[in-house]
Amino acid sequence: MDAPTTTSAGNGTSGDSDGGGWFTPRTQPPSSGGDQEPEGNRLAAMRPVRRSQELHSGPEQERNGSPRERIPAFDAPPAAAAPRPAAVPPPVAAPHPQQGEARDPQGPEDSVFETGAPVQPAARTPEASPDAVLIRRTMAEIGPVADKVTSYFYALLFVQHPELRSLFPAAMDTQRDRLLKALLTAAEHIDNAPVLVDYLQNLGRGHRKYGTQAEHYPAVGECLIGALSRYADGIWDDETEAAWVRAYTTISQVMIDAAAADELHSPPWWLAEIVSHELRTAEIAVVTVRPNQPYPFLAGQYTSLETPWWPRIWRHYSFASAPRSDGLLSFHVKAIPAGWVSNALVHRARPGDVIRLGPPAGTMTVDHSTDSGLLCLGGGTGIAPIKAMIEDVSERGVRRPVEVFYGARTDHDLYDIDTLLRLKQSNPWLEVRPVVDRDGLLQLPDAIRQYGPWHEYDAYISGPPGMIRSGVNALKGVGVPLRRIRHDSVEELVAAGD
Ligand SMILES: NC(=O)C1=CN([C@@H]2O[C@H](COP(=O)(O)OP(=O)(O)OC[C@H]3O[C@@H](n4cnc5c(N)ncnc54)[C@H](O)[C@@H]3O)[C@@H](O)[C@H]2O)C=CC1
Repeated sequence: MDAPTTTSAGNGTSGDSDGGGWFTPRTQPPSSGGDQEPEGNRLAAMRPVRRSQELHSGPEQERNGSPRERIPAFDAPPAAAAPRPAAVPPPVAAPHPQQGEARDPQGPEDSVFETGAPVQPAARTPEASPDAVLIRRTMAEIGPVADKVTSYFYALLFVQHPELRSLFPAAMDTQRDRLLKALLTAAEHIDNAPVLVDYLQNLGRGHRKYGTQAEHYPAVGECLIGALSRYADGIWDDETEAAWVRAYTTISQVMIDAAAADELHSPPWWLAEIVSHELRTAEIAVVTVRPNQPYPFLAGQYTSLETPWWPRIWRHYSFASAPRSDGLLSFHVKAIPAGWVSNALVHRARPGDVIRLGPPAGTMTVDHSTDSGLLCLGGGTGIAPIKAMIEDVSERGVRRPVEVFYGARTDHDLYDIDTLLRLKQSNPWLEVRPVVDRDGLLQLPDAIRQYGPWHEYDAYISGPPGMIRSGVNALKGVGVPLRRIRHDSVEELVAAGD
């Protein structure tokens, strides 16, 4: 994200922060009737409500893979909210984990902003709702100037609401904040309720660690509309604005509800002391930490992590072990050029240093409701969550075939092969096949074609974005259905880049 260099908001769209500003329609709205609600209501629609648990009809939201409660944001919008567009279906419990399921990375569903918002073509409604049509039209309009929209959005936010500046990293660029991208992508896929709700709940929970409060959402919404209306001015009208207000209201309400539900049983972050730091190669360290309070997670998930040296810069790392009885967590970190957090963790961190952890996330977890085989592709440090999943299967004591292809560019880069071979010795159902590039002649996904058949396996891919993309293609090519392929969001991995 570009640094917010624009400091002037005086473009004719600005206004008083207490009301008639960002939502003042450009043209006079119809005086009554139709779908247009009075401006006061539209403003009210942007005001999220901090809902308490009594509004939730189901059981407490469960993080660790149990069925999730339906957050009623789509069913029961706040009293003052604008009418829900008829075409937005109520949320249904997602049949499969969504975030990690495969989707065609080249598919037409990717946003112009490319975030980790999980979108599945199959789950899309065949006909877009009127609001979705208007929102996508806006996105198409701003696509070519996405960077300017981003800069302007943050400039507006920080000028109009300086009190929010401290929630963001000191240095802002495309790597540092993805809030706007996430919001825009969510809005663009507003019709895809089941997937969207899951994604937004995660986003809402994850934002607790930044100190985000329900009261902050209207400010963000105002600036969102301010930036969009400025750069999509060729198509912007009352209807478009109303569609965005409705979408944003829904989005922010789901996030606020999820954060409020999470608040009841989880801290916004965990402090964790580094208890061991082991350099495996010149660039790769295995870092083990002890959280200051219990940290529930599942093998295959990841967390966000902040070091004391780069405040408010959070990076994702997968857990490299299944949950342990001593509560310790470990991560495999590779220092990459210009990677602030990764370099700090590999070259600077020492036992005794204290880092912060966000909540666990991700759905690339073992499905224990079946005894299907597991086909695992781990590339480089992408082997970390695969190792965690092997331990998870081992601890269950169920014999199911687990076939691991561990890819690296050189023998030397197979930094965790000894651990995997030890696991293989004690678990006869486990097969480990190292795959070394040989100057690009044999890439990891190619190797799986030499074995199989795989169509009855659940497949897990973890590694560099390019490997995940070609892995999905290779798996599809050998007959593994998409619904059986899981991986973390490629866009998140690209965006993390550290
Ligand atoms: N949950 C996940 O998906 C996790 C992903 N990662 C990601 O894994 C990456 C690890 O980086 P390194 O260790 O430097 O890996 P690397 O660049 O050394 O590559 C590891 C393996 O992937 C293969 N590969 C790389 N690009 C490929 C492509 N375009 N097509 C086919 N195969 C390809 C390489 O041939 C090699 O076998 C990072 O990007 C990190 O963010 C790390 C941990 C967990």
